[in-house]
Order: sequence, then C-alpha cells, then structure tokens
Amino acid sequence: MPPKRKASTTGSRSERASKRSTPAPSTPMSVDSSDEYSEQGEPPDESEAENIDKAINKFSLESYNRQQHQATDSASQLFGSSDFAYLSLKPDHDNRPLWIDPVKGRIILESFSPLAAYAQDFLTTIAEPLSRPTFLHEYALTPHSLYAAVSVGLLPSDIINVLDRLSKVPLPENIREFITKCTASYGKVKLVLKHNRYFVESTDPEMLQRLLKDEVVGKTRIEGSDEITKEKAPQMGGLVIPGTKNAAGVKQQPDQAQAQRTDQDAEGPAKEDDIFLTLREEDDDEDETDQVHSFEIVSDDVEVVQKRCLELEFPMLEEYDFRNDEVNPNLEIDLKPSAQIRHYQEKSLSKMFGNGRAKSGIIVLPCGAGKTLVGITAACTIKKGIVVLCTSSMSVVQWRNEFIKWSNINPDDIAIFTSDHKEKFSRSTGIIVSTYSMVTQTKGRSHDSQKMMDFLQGREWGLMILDEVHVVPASIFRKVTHSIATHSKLGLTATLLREDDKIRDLNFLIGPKLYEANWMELAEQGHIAKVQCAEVWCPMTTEFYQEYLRESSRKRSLLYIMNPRKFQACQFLIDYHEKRGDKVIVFSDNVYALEKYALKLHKAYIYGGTPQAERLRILENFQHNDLVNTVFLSKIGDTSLDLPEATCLIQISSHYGSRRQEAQRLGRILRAKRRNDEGFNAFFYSLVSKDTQEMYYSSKRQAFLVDQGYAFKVITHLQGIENLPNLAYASPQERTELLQEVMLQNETSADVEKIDGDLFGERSGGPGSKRFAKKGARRTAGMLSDLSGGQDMAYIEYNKSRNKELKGKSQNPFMKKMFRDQAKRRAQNTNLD
Ligand SMILES: Nc1ncnc2c1ncn2[C@@H]1O[C@H](COP(=O)(O)OP(=O)(O)OP(=O)(O)O)[C@@H](O)[C@H]1O
Repeated sequence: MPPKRKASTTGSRSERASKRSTPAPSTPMSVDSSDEYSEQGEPPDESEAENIDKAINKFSLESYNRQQHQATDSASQLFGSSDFAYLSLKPDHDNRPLWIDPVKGRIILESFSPLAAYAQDFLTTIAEPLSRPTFLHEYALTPHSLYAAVSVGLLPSDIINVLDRLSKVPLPENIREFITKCTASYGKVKLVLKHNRYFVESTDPEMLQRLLKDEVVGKTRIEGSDEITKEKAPQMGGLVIPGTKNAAGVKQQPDQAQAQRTDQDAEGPAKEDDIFLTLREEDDDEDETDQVHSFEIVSDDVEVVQKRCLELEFPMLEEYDFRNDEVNPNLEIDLKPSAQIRHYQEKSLSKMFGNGRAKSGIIVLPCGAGKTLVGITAACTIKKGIVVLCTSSMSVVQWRNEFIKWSNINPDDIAIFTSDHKEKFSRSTGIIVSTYSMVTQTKGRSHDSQKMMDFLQGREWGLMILDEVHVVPASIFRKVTHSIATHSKLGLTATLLREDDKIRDLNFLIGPKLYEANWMELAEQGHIAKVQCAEVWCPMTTEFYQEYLRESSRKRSLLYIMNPRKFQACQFLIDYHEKRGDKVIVFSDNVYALEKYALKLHKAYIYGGTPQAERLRILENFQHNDLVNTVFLSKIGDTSLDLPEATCLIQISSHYGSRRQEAQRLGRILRAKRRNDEGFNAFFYSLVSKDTQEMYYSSKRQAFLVDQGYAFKVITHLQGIENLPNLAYASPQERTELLQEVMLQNETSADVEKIDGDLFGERSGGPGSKRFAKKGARRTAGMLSDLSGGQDMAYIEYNKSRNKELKGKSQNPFMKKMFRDQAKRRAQNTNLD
C-alpha cells in the first residue's frame, strides 16, 4: 500500500520542480569582467546558496585564533602574529611532513617526506589544495573543505587525530576547536533513498527526535510509519568498483606512488613506519559496525526538509543506496575485462562510493586524465538508468562511443538526445546522453523534443553525470536537477575554477568536491604529458608602441597582438618546432589576428565562421598529413579538442586574465600521444608584448597553472631569430605598412571572438547539424563583417589579393583547396554584406 501523507503538498514533484525553476527576474550582478563565463543575467534565486554559505561560513578560523602569546625570543617581534615559536616541535618532527599555520589554517606539506603520498591523499580530502609545486604544497583548511571531508565519511576525531600525527608540532588548540565546531553540525543528518522511499537518517537518535519535534520537518514524516527505526549502518567497503581489485572505502591503501616511493626510500624505514603503521591500525579500527536510525518522509517534501535542515544548521548529505533499490530496474552494464582503471581514477571513485552508497559530488581531474572512464565506471557500479549531460553535441557522440568502447553495454540501451537525434532505449532502462541546452531550453521545443523531455522527466534515474561542470551556470544546474529526478549526481571537471567565484554554488547544486588529482604527479607517472611552459617577451617596435600609448584601450589590444616582433616570434617558433617534428596549435582569441597570422604564414585556420565540414577536414589533415603541421585556432578550440598528435602550443592572443582558459588550452597538449617517449616534453608558449597590458593579464592567467606546479620560464630573446630565412616584417617599410593596416581596422577588430559552444559545439554547428547547414553561410558572413572589420573595403580588397598570392605560393593540394574554399566564402560574404 502506498504510504499515506501526513502533510499534503500541492502538485507532483516535477510540477513543483517546474514552478521552482521559473526564473526570477534578473538583476544586474557585479561580476569580474575578465571571465568569459560570468553569469550575467542569471536569476538571483540564490537564497538557497546563501543559506548554505551562511551555515558553512558561520565558522571562521579568525574567531578561534589570535591567542595572545608572549614573544619567546628576541627575534619574535619581527614575525608579529606569525610568530609560532610557542608551538614546540615534536622530538621526531623530522619524520612528520606537515607544518600548520594556526592563524590562517594553512597547512604546508613537505612533498619529499616518505609519508607525503599518504599525507597528500588525506589533505586533499580535508582541505583545499592551494598550490602544489615541487617541494612544498600548501592547503587551506576551510569550512567548505571540512564539509566535503565529512561528506565522504570522515569523523571529526579522524581528522584531528591524523592531522596531529602528521604535524611537526602538537595540533594547535584553535585548529582542533575549529575542526570540531565546523563539523559538529555537518554530516549528522543524511537523506537516503531506499526502496524508492526517502528517509532522514542519522547515527544519533537524539538528533532525529529533535527534527521530529520541529514544526516543519515533523509534519513531513509519513503517518503510520515507525517513528524511528534502527538498523545496522552499511559496512564500509564490500562494494567492488569495476575495473579494480579493491573494495570501495574511504580508507584506501596508499597509492602506487606511495608504494614506489616507499620502496625507493628503503634506506630510511625507521623514519616512515611508526607513524604510518599506527595510522593504518587506526584505519582498521574504524571499520567497526555502527547503528543508524531513520524516519521516513514524504517524497514530495524532500526539498522542504532539506531547506529546513539547512536553516537548523544541519545541512543534509544525499546518498543513494543503489544496492537496495529494488524499484528501478537494473541496467546490464559492466566494464569490459580489458578496462583497468588507473589508481587515481579508482581513488576518486572510492570517495564517491566510500560506504557502499553513491554520494553526489564533483571529481576534479586534469584534462586528458580520463574523466570519461571515471563516469563510465560510476555508471557500471550503480547499474541503474543513467543520464549524461555534456556541453556540445560532439561530446555527446564521444560519450556514447566511449561507453561502447569501455563497457559491455548493448548499443540499443544507450540513446542520444540532441537536435538531430531523439532516440529512446527500447528496454526498461538504459542511458541517455544529451546536452545541457537540450534539457534546459524551454522555448520553441519541437514536438519530438518535448516527447523526449517527458520521457526524461517521467522516470527516476540512478545517476546523472554532469560533464565540464565549471562552465555551466548555476541556473542551468538548478533547472536540470529540479526537472530530472535522479538519485545521485557526479560532476566532472578539470578546473574547478571560475573568475566570478560562483563555484561555491556547485557545492550544493551537485555536491561537495570529492577528489582533486595532482597534475604534476600524473605527469610524472606518464598519465598526462610533461609540459615546458614559457612566456616569450616580445618588445614592441617603436612605431607600434607610439600608437599603443596614444590609442583607446580597445585598439591597444590589437596593437599588442599585431606587434611585428610577436609575429616574428610566432614564425620562428613554428619553424623551430615543425623542424623538430612537432605538431603545433596556435591559439588566438582575436579573429582578425588569427586570419592575418595564418594567411601570412600559409597555415590553415579555424574560427567560429569556418563551416563544420572544413573544420573536420583541416583537423584530419593536421592529424594525418605530414605537410600540415600547424593549425591556427580561435577560442572555439579551447575545449573538447582531442588531438593527441599536438605537441606544441603557441598562444598569441587570449581572453584577458582568464586562468581557466589558460588551463584548458594547456589541456590540449596534455594527452600528447608521444608523452611516454623517453625525455618527451610538450611545449606551451605564451607570446606577450613587452611593457603592455598583456604582461599583466599574462601573469594573472598563469596563476592556476603555477599553483599546479608548472614553472613558466621567461624568454626574452629567441636565439637565431634574426637569421630565420624569410623573417616577416624584417624591414621598417613592411612594419609601417602593417601598422597602417592595423590602424585602418575599426575597434571591433580588437575584440575577442564572441561565440557560443566550442569547436564542435552545436550552437556553432555540430557535425551534420541541420541548423548549421541552413544558416551557416549567413552566420559566417555576419561573424566576419562584425569581427574582422569586413565592412571595410580596404580589408576586403586586401584579402582578395592575399588569397591570390597564397594560391600561387602553396604547393600542398590540401592547402590549395582550403584557400580556394576560403576565397569562395569571402566572395559570398562580400555579396551578403
Ligand atoms: N584507465 C585507462 N586506461 C587506458 N586509457 C585510459 C584510461 N583512462 C583514460 N584513458 C584514455 O585517456 C584519454 C583521455 O581520456 P578522456 O577523454 O576521458 O579525458 P578527459 O579527462 O575527459 O579530458 P578533457 O578534460 O580534455 O575532456 C582517452 O584516450 C582515454 O581512452
């Protein structure tokens, strides 16, 4: 018999969800204009986020410290509040890897310690990694990070004990207090879906009594159900994640790196092991069985209860007991026997399935480290209906192919929902792969799309995989998670980073960060490429600099991008790397510069206006044609581009100070095929015009990668550049002509490309997209004239003659054809204009 409601609510879950998802009127929001994904115009329905933040941030380390300590020696006064001499070192401090700053809650890890791998694993669970260069890593203990720690099953006492053991000084009292108070209210109450019924669960019966007495929560309990039921807590482990030999559990064996390091450090066993062994002994103790208590609530009131618990300062954790879900049909899916997941993939999944249930949250792995396989393995573990949401229709196809490649899923059980494909699976359950825009767009939905949406909304899903979570606005997540009923959510990203600081929203819309990998460690182990990063300083020529000082800020950027010395540096580096056998990608956000550079250097280029068929042809040639070793890309190539052949990146213009774009671009070469060749390095150059604003933006952009341990070398002179045959703009006359041409451009030519989607984005025309076929030409014309000063006759004339010139020069049939096509398009544009 279906459970009777005690408190009646109006409307079904999906109706209520659709009401909630109605966007509130937008108000202007102040965001950092330096980020392309700022959420201008997003509904300010952030009260939920603010509540969570309030609940979480009511604790601040500041309020626990500032204990006054007497200066302990004559030098103490020099250090002011940062004098920690009062914390006496433990006698065996050499063996312990952590320094703790009690004022700021910062933890410094000595990454050369034999215990470093273990400590790092622990720290990424309880603290935010701030910076991880070679020898010293810095972490911050924050209310958010402690919330995440509790949500993966750590107890406050675990955190305190392990920190104390690893610390060189006794754990400062205020840090203990901070951890205890911060975690006192987290993780106490869980929302658990069992047999398709929702339960409020806790290990503390008093907590549940308190909730039952609450006027809001009390009313949501199902009448007639036992007030509080008691059962055994789920055992840690027991669940084996496919592709691994280990049972899932928060307490993992030290990873391979640790094992290797420990072997190598054989000369110092005495150093490592007493602490290490004690830690492991403690871990074993924690597998003891516990009791949990719960009461059942009306499923329609889940959000009411969540909100109320938040107000009461007991944020609820969401967990899915999929092994006991007998209502939703099982999906026949398993990893193929050949698929072996890597240790860091396993570790990230162990945080998700730590206690045998699925916890919602976000996994952060560098580009090319295999986030797709992590998602697929999570799907193979849960084995229920799965929804995958991606940013472009190309990614949708890739996800489907990867599912088929890595798992034994019946291809009929995995369907695609994009503008061109609206498939359903025929059996009782399956996988649907779609894009964020397909499931959130509300206006002008076709009949077929609406039917697909009804299909998605009319059933329960076991897992929703959210790809590239950092680029999607919170309002979209809200719509997605409210309109599609899913038991657990897994967000995947390479850079949990936004310039507008809205990343915090993801903590409650998806779940806390479950795992963040160390880029350098993965590079050392050969999972991603090792990259040499360099910033090349290009002096401005006198005439360009004079104009730069005189011009408005928009035109200034065009001058520093088109600086002839930068052009020469680009030409030199392409020549140098092509001769070494590298495949080179040159990135330019500015389309005018992109075209100018590419045409002058006789290279292929792709930007928002390039038709899809031509994009694919160029990329194919770049991959397989030995004569096409360099390709110029606008910002549409920042994401989703999988070209393992590329081994060198040159950046000539970028999006102001966006740290994320820098990381995403670097990601294009992290999957280099040759990464395991002995001594192989990929190269990442940022060309910067000296003494211009670009220098400032450049250092801002690098901050994230520097924190990941990348060292940017500054190159002030490229040796041998003067001797490069056919060096462009070598004479003053050529440089003056270039300057005149640049000055003739209108200000819009200085803008970065404005485009939605990516290289394969559906909005910029997914493969075979009908929308693209119909509107591509028209849109191309608009982009060109808007963005590259196409309305200017001088420009059109110039390009015509340049095309002729190039046609004569290029011997490569592919290049010849490309220039012919581009010339045709330009002629078309001129007519349209
Ligand atoms: N465990 C594994 N064993 C073998 N190959 C793997 C494994 N994990 C990932 N790969 C391979 O690594 C490559 C990169 O994987 P994937 O495309 O999932 O990376 P990603 O993290 O999603 O990158 P991006 O952020 O750039 O999209 C793929 O070719 C994939 O097949």
